[in-house]
Amino acid sequence: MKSDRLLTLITAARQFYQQGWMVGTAGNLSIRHDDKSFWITASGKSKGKLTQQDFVRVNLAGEVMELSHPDNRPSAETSIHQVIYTLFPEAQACYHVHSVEANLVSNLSNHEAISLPPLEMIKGLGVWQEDPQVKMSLFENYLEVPRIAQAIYDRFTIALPEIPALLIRNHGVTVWGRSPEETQNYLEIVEYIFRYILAARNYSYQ
Ligand SMILES: CSCCC(=O)C(=O)COP(=O)(O)O
Ligand SMILES: [Zn+2]
Repeated sequence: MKSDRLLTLITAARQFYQQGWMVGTAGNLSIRHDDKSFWITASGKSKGKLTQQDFVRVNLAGEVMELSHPDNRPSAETSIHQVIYTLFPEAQACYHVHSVEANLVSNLSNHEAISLPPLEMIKGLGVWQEDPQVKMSLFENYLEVPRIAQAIYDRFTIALPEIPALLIRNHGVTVWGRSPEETQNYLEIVEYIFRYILAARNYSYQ
């Protein structure tokens, strides 16, 4: 049901706001409506106090299908969500947030990926390996968001990502999952890993 879906996003956004991951208007959340459309946060809304009026339903081409308020515009980053739902038909939700830690970690690599530490938590991202050697895809940030979306599409069309998450340099992380609950778990795990990476740099093993 529409209101259940929107309530899921409102509740998640409030939690992420309280974590400091969606400060002010930062970030955007979406949930699939049907195979051909999804609800996404309207652009420029304060993510700590979203209401059911603060959403737009768009199709996979980014065309507006439904507005929960006539003044709404889709998130400026809708094109990234379009790419995720197009490439991953199993995805039911896609969450993008801006944490301080994600931005610091995004500067630890000059390459197109960040190597993740071989933590037990990696299993929570669906990788069941001993001593996992996993990389998170890293993309450059561009003023024109469709350019970021195109880079994601081009790279993931050639090789699928190892985990359902990607990082945009100096911007934030985007995760997706087969349900809103799974997507939220993935987000909490990647943010934990970012905090671990930063903490480990200041910790000397004796
Ligand atoms: C202060 S946030 C700058 C834009 C951005 O990166 C973001 O995630 C929020 O944009 P939206 O249009 O979805 O509000
Ligand atoms: Zn953003």
